[in-house]
Amino acid sequence: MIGIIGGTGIYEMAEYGRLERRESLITPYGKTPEISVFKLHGRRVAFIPRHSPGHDKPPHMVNYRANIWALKELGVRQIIATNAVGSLKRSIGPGDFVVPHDFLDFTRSRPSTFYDEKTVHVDMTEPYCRNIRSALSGSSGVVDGGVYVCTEGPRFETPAEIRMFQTLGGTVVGMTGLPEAVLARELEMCYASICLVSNYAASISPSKLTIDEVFEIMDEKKNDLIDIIDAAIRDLKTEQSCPCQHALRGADVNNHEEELYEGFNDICKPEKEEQHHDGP
Ligand SMILES: CSC[C@H]1O[C@H](OP(=O)(O)O)[C@H](O)[C@@H]1O
Ligand code: HPA
Repeated sequence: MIGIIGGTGIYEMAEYGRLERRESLITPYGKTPEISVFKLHGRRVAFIPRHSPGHDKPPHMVNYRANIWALKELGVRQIIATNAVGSLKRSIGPGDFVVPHDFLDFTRSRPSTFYDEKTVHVDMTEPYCRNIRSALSGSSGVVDGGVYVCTEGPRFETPAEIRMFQTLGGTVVGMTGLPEAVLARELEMCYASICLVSNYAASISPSKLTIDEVFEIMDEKKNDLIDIIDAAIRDLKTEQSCPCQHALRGADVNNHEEELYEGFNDICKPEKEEQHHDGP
């Protein structure tokens, strides 16, 4: 199954494809927003609106652990996330799409791991799944690669922060990409993000930032964004050829012998629901 975590402005994806069911899941971390499960290109897809319907949850209050846990429980192995972002580069402007290959994490107060009771250090040498990134980058006009900077929010950034992020090599800035990407890796799920630039970052933009301009661009470009996701789902192979699917190998301090390794994907087998595309 493929998961879509929908960010700002693309709540309507809940109505996409051939709807099978809608449900909120109760996880060890709390209840999720309603998740829509539908069929698309022979794949089963679970869509979850990150901020809940009506954008009720601000970025620092999103229950990232519940959302990711629920997708895992539904049998999701590959996640496509969407993010509205500010651009840190003049060459990438509002309306442009970026698929990041790396991130800088400036979040401060969010539960950021599933492993509080045991010591697990997942590798982040390749933070986003190469297979999903390549499926998302296949559409024309998508910038392949970039560094996603995640702030705590909910406020926008200061000019000095933007200068710092530029100096550090950031490409785009948002408030929700982390810990989402890490939590997915911790449950051995593939994860990548398609970012839609909604504005130039504060101080690069000639005027003060407003959410109106963000929603305006999201509205204008959301159909293109959905087309990119649709094409990626059509093209995405299900064979598990990437390291994300074995992220716990060599990561658990108390269980580090190769022969003792038993990751999430060895324990919970995927649903037998996918057709021609999907493997076992
Ligand atoms: C409404 S503007 C700021 C808001 O947009 C981004 O959300 P998402 O990544 O879920 O699309 C950003 O991170 C902020 O949460
Ligand atoms: O400029 C921004 N900064 C942080 N998050 C954002 N989400 C959309 N635009 C921005």
